[in-house]
Amino acid sequence: HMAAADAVIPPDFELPVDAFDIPHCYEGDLGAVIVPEGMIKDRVRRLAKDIHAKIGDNELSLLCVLKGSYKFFTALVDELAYARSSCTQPMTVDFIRCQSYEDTQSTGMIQIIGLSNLQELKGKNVLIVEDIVDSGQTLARLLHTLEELGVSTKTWTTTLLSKNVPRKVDVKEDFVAFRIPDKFIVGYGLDYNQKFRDLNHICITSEGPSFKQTE
Ligand SMILES: Oc1ncnc2c1N=NC2
Ligand SMILES: [Mg+2]
Ligand SMILES: [Mg+2]
Repeated sequence: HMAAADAVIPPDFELPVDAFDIPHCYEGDLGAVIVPEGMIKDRVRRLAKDIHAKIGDNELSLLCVLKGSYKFFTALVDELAYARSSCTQPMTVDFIRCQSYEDTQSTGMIQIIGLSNLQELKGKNVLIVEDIVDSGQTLARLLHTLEELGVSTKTWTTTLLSKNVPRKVDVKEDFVAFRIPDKFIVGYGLDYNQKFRDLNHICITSEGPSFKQTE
């Protein structure tokens, strides 16, 4: 098993939108494609092997952090199933949403919506599947909350995208699919005001008047 390498998308790597199949409703909103769907699939296949090599055959519970990571999550579970095909322990999936409390800023605790009870995670290895690490706050708060709630099992994190920006809080990103520049991206699950999640390629938005950058 060769040593795993990072996939870093350089700041000047921008492919023309019109070189790909883009939903007509998004014409004009997108400035360039920076990670085409095929490249995502290829990278996720290797990432699954790296994850299995590290976590091994223990019973594994995967947490999909909705909504943004749904596409990455599905692709990763498909590839992990193959990587673990000789495995005797099952892999389970859960879908959660993270909602802030009004005092989240001070406590660092978030509401985890969707886990019927945390007992289901006890004693298992947990892999948190995120769409993007930007400030690091969401993931750090989720890890902190799980810890506070006594999910003391071995927990790993994987993210489709890790943005090259200073973190507000340091957080462990065990498995990163792509390291991207500090640009606002949409697609492959990631949204701008709930739009573009269905876009199959990761794109940067156009500078056009219809956009004010939210991040
Ligand atoms: O670039 C981004 N695009 C969509 N959503 C988010 C981003 N960064 N943090 C959240
Ligand atoms: Mg997220
Ligand atoms: Mg969003």
